[in-house]
Amino acid sequence: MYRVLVTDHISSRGLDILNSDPEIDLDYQPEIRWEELLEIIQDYHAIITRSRTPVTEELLERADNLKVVGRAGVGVDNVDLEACSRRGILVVNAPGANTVGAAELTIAHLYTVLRRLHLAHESMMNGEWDRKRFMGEELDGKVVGIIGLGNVGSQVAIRCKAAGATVIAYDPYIPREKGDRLGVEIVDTLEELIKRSDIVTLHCPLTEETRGMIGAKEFEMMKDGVYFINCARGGIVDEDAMYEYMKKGKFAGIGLDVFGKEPPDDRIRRIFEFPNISLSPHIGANTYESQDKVAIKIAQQVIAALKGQFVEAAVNAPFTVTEGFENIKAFLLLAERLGSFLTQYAGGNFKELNVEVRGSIAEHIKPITAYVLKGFLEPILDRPVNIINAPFLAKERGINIVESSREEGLVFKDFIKITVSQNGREHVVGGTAFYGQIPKIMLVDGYWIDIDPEGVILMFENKDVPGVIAKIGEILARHNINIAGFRLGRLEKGKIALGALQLDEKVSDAVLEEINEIPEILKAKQIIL
Ligand SMILES: NC(=O)C1=CN([C@@H]2O[C@H](COP(=O)(O)OP(=O)(O)OC[C@H]3O[C@@H](n4cnc5c(N)ncnc54)[C@H](O)[C@@H]3O)[C@@H](O)[C@H]2O)C=CC1
Ligand SMILES: O=C(O)C(=O)COP(=O)(O)O
Repeated sequence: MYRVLVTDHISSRGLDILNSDPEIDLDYQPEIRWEELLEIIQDYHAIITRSRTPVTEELLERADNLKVVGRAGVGVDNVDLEACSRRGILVVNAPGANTVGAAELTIAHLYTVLRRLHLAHESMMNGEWDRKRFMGEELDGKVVGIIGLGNVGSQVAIRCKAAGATVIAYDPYIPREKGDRLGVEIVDTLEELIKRSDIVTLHCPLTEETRGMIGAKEFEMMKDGVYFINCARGGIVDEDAMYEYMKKGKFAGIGLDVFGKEPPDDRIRRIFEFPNISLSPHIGANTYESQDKVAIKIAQQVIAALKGQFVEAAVNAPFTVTEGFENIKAFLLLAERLGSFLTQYAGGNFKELNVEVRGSIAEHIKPITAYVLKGFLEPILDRPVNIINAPFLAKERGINIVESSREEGLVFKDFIKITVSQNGREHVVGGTAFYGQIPKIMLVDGYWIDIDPEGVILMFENKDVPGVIAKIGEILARHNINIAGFRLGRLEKGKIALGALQLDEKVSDAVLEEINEIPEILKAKQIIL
């Protein structure tokens, strides 16, 4: 049974999904206080939040059983992603689900300030009828500058273009073709965007890079009489600088849904002195449609994550889940087992680990490496290791990961090879999955071999002379241990051979010692996969 705590208001459509799953025990506490949350978090396997609940180190320190953080929305700036990753906690969100809500609110703020609708409304409510006071501007013919052409930015672009505006965008992380598709000119610099725009609207996430990205320098470069809209995150803007430029008469209109501090404090509220400002309390995603979609998506993602199934919107996974991911499951299992095999066979104390992926699986090198690291670290660490924290734990242990991939196969069409080296000694393991389904270890150090990567494997190096297998067989038989499979590889007749026995049960240290005492045996080791 998985215990899931929901700490913000989400639509009943998502709650129904969680409630109807027999493996989920749901606790819906949308108004929970922070102190109370700190006290109870240790009982839960998953937490579902919105922007109200920060998922901080302080919370995570107490969250002993937490496996999944579900952000019922897009922005994860309120989640300490690194702290989650270090602890192996998967963070999932619901990209795309509230896009239309956020885009439409942006347009609503934009039209509001262009036509001063909020002021006109207020004057009517005060009993006035003053038509000449409310001259406005049209969106038609304006240059709209969008910062961040992702889901929301794109939808804002489409709507502005439909209204007759010219749309330009600054987004260093998207291909130019995206702009071509939308009929949006992608500009190379923030400066160019800011200088050319009549309207500047923010749609990028709050990250270390974007925090304070719009400050005094940027406001200075904006056209006098610019319209400035922020429905992304308050922290992207230096709100003190915005206040200064507001006083200098820079803006024709400002629309804000988000603030550096929510609810805004008095310092931020100074901006509200500006008459043509349209304000809302972070309600971009607050439409019935968006909230239904967000809640459904986050419920499905959290359930899948808890059950160990693949989730498409994993924010802190060390790789992006792409199409065809389901087809490489056997290779991921192989990768994990190769990593585990290597630690057990050669030891885990290496400073560099090379992962080479060949063939049609080359494009999946990131997840393959994550699984290799999980397998490699699990046998030597006494804390839980998973694909989320494995890269962090490897880094913590000072292991340098070198990845390489090529689409051409080698002996096998698809192949994963891991190499570690220390003090001049190199160890290699490699394998493939036959028909893409059956994982096999095919290479150990220099030897071609064929081992099922599961269960108990007795690996031994021996002098290539007659009778060695019989001697091992005799010892195992005497201790009533059944041999399930046997493979032998050698480089040259009469020199050294490498053997692998697949056993039905573990051998004790005493039995292993007996085997190691056979004169022709150079080294025997038990590996458990
Ligand atoms: N007011 C509200 O209720 C809502 C606010 N949001 C905010 O809007 C943001 C955008 O949402 P989506 O479009 O769904 O996310 P998205 O991930 O689809 O798009 C974000 C875009 O910003 C770009 N970007 C990243 N760093 C950048 C930088 N330094 N300069 C310029 N562009 C940069 C990315 O490349 C991406 O294309 C969210 O991160 C969230 O903070 C989103 C939904 C609702
Ligand atoms: O999805 C986002 O990033 C939002 O800003 C929406 O936030 P909310 O879920 O309404 O607290």
